[in-house]
Amino acid sequence: MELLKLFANSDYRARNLQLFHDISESDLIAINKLIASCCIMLVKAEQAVITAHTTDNRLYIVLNGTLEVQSHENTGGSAASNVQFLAGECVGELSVLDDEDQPHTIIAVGDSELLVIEADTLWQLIDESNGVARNLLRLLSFRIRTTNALLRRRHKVGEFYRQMSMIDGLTGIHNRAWLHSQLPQLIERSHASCNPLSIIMADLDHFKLFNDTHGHIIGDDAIQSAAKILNSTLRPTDFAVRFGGEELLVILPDTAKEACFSVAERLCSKLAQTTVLNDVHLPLPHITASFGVATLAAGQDIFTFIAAADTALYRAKNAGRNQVSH
Ligand SMILES: Nc1nc2c(ncn2[C@@H]2O[C@H](COP(=O)(O)OP(=O)(O)OP(=O)(O)O)[C@@H](O)[C@H]2O)c(=O)[nH]1
Repeated sequence: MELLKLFANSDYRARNLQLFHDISESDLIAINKLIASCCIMLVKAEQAVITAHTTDNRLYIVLNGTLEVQSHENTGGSAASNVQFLAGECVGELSVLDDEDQPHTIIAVGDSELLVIEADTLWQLIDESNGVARNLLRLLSFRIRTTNALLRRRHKVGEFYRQMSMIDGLTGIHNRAWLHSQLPQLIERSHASCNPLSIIMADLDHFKLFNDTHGHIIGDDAIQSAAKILNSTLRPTDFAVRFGGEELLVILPDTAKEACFSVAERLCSKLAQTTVLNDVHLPLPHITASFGVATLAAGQDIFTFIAAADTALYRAKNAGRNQVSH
């Protein structure tokens, strides 16, 4: 930064600066005296005014030009959300007030002129004028509100990506990551409450042959159809999950073995009746699936519980497919 002149020797007026807005004439006289010997510095475009995590107990008031929080520290992501400081606004007040490190790096967007107020002088200004103290408090509440809005936005974006990471891209139902985040809790709750918990593992039959005959794209359509049937047949309290390639899993809270078995039978016959269309909208041979059901037993965890459903599924496969087994 290059020293240009002292404030007293410039054409800038204190009353045009945010910190000295709405201040009585008598206070302004005292303020002008205190800031007369403050330096006006020139900062070149892209140059840092404040460096994050350093102690720099000075307040900078933008007289001319624009400052900006360095972009990789911005929280909104888009250029439009960059936090900027325009002529009349100030930066660095937090570190003067609490003596802590600067939270952000602040750079000049273009060549800018800054009034530099040392910490001692700022405290004298506060002592001298209630108006300066009031303006600083207003500025701090503005900063808090802005930060809160950025945090809320960041939280929303984070939550959106978290939800997206739990959804299977092909079918739109829950994926395995979701299963591993939720099923252990459902198991724990079931053990604690003694309410039953059941699962159904479904695997499309002869799906390699289906893919080989009709192609992978139609194969994907078939998986989507199967997921749609599951989703539309279940109660709102049940969950459909894509467990793996052509394997789907259904979670039925508060459901005992017999009820789970009849849900699986309903899914099995509904799937067998569903028509998948090819790329020229002609119906393809119906797809079927085999189903294995399991109800949580004492002492079971997620792995032994899923293994029980898997074992039942292989029983259904071995018994001829397109059927339910436990
Ligand atoms: N189109 C498509 N195919 C998939 C997907 N995921 C897995 N598959 C296919 O599903 C087939 C599963 O084949 P296998 O595990 O041999 O079992 P299967 O032919 O269904 O035979 P059974 O399960 O014994 O009835 C494989 O050919 C995989 O490539 C997918 O996302 N899309």
